[in-house]
Amino acid sequence: MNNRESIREKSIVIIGFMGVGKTTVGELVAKKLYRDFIDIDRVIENSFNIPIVDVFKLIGEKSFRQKEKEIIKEYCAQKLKVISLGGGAYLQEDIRKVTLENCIVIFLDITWESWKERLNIIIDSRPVLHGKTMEEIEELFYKRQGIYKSHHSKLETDNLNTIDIADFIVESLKIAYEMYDPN
Ligand SMILES: Nc1ncnc2c1ncn2[C@@H]1O[C@H](COP(=O)(O)OP(=O)(O)OP(=O)(O)O)[C@@H](O)[C@H]1O
Ligand SMILES: O=C(O)C1=C[C@@H](O)[C@@H](O)[C@H](O)C1
Ligand SMILES: [Mg+2]
Repeated sequence: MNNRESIREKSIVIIGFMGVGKTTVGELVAKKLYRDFIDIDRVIENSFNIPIVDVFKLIGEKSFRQKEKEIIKEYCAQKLKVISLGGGAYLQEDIRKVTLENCIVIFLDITWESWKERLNIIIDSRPVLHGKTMEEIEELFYKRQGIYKSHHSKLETDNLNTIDIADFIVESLKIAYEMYDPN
């Protein structure tokens, strides 16, 4: 397969800090593009039949990260998917490498000021946030910003609803496809 053929078929990977909207937006983008939607956290939850919080309790974060890596590698080898990663997946170099080499990686960005307004709706289901002070969460937020710098495209999501974000992604992809594969 040559490059012209492959760009339209590349799977789309959505990255960003936990709670930024990767799952919600990814599902909408997949529907609009008539593609399968894969949420890596959901794949892991379904494999254990328990929520991520309990997966962390059962196998610990280290084994969770290993499983996360294996599943991402498996799906990134496939074409025409929309794949939402978990917020910590990009900590692993292997994951950054496999996604950037095989897929179109879109970074959903958000400012700390907007993100902290969302904390109360996500905290119960995000084990990484448990037991941390607001200052520690802020530190984690800024520390993680560095790892998301490896991407193909970035979208600032402050003040945008999930439908608008999904529309923007789909329109941007259409422009990219026309640019790199006009026929
Ligand atoms: N742009 C947005 N505006 C308002 N609320 C949003 C927006 N994006 C997501 N949300 C809400 O924030 C919460 C977290 O969204 P979601 O689960 O999609 O995040 P995520 O990036 O997949 O998180 P994780 O990294 O933990 O998987 C949901 O309740 C969702 O409805
Ligand atoms: O940011 C993180 O480290 C995580 C985010 C979630 O998507 C889950 O993958 C899990 O709660 C860990
Ligand atoms: Mg998610």
